Amino acid sequence: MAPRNPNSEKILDFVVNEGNGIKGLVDTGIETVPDLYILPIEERLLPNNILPYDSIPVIDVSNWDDPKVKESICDAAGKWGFFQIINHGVPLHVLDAVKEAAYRFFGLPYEERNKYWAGNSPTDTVTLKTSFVPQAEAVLEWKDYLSFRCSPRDLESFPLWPPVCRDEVVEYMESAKSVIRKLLEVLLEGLKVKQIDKAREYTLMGSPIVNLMYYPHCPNPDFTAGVRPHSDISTLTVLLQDDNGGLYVRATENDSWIHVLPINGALVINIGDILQIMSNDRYKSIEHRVVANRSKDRVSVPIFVNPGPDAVFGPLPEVLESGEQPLYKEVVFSDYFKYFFSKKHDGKKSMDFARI
Ligand SMILES: COc1cc(/C=C/C(=O)SCCNC(=O)CCNC(=O)[C@H](O)C(C)(C)COP(=O)(O)OP(=O)(O)OC[C@H]2O[C@@H](n3cnc4c(N)ncnc43)[C@H](O)[C@@H]2OP(=O)(O)O)ccc1O
Ligand SMILES: O=C(O)CCC(=O)C(=O)O
Ligand SMILES: [Fe+2]
Repeated sequence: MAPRNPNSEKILDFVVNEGNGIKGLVDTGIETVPDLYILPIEERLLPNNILPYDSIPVIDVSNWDDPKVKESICDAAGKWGFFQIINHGVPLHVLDAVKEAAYRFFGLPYEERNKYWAGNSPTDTVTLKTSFVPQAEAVLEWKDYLSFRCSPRDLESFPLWPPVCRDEVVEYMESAKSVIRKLLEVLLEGLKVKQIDKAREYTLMGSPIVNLMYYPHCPNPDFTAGVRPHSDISTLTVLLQDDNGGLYVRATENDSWIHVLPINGALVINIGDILQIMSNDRYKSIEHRVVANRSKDRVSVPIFVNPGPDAVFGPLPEVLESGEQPLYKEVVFSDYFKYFFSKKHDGKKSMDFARI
């Protein structure tokens, strides 16, 4: 990484080492984007590269057992890697409450937020961070996030979680569980897997993570990345976004992007690398990116449905049974996770870790 200029070093210190986050920097009243956040032109999302009339599928899942619904889900997972679901059964008040909880947490004074900053938190199941991997990024991402590990064991440290948002995070996670299970059942049935037993359940959803993402308003969002292009390393991700928009999904045409239109009450579902690997490329983890808003603070709440840390995954035997060659080797999830977090967000490069 090239050396940063002295002003960037000062800002890095304020944002990362002193734990103010990008929220703290925006609160100082900055009117221009500091160099530390300015993307080189080739990394920016240019208006010409946005396809204005395309959208990802929206699937009504009020009847999960309808074969047409199942087919739409599997088709969308294979073609788009991204879709929105409506009538999924997670109550609107639960969705609204967790978004409000995110605003509440990030509205706390510095001293209160800082109790949970990476390195200060009373438990490693909850951490407040900024950007992605600041140690490895020449240009930082315009976001802070409070991350909750949410396996049943992690929930034992619930009393140490921030009181202003912990009930809402747990309620959202608990309500989303049946949607996650249904989605995985449908997607695995599409791969000829008849039943999800305990071992498979651990591999598919053993260590979920819920993030409260906060993208403060940005003086010039076109110069910056809220999140750089990346695919998720999850099996799948359930994402609640607010009504600001700003999430873009890579289209099949070269370097074009589709905006994910916010739909009140909908959940955005995306396939992660792990399910692409398990399906031997039948399902696709598609790159996506986030652009912050010029005038409003944006929040989103992804649930990264991840394998248990020691789960070993690779192409499923059911997928390979007709003699198809595996495209990926078997990998331990914690190794994949560490690899992902050892570098900046970089498209789909993490998948090289598992590719044969
Ligand atoms: C997008 O698709 C996803 C995402 C996810 C998961 C999302 C999450 O948010 S999970 C929670 C955050 N992630 C992690 O914690 C990843 C695990 N972390 C690591 O493995 C390591 O931190 C590391 C990234 C590999 C770096 O390790 P190392 O070089 O040893 O440095 P550390 O000791 O961790 O940190 C040094 C120092 O810096 C502080 N720090 C690190 N990162 C940040 C940050 N982003 N913001 C602020 N501060 C940071 C750290 O606390 C240390 O401070 P000290 O004061 O203790 O020295 C799931 C699935 C998906 O698909
Ligand atoms: O905030 C969003 O809409 C998406 C965030 C995201 O892609 C991620 O954290 O992996
Ligand atoms: Fe993502």
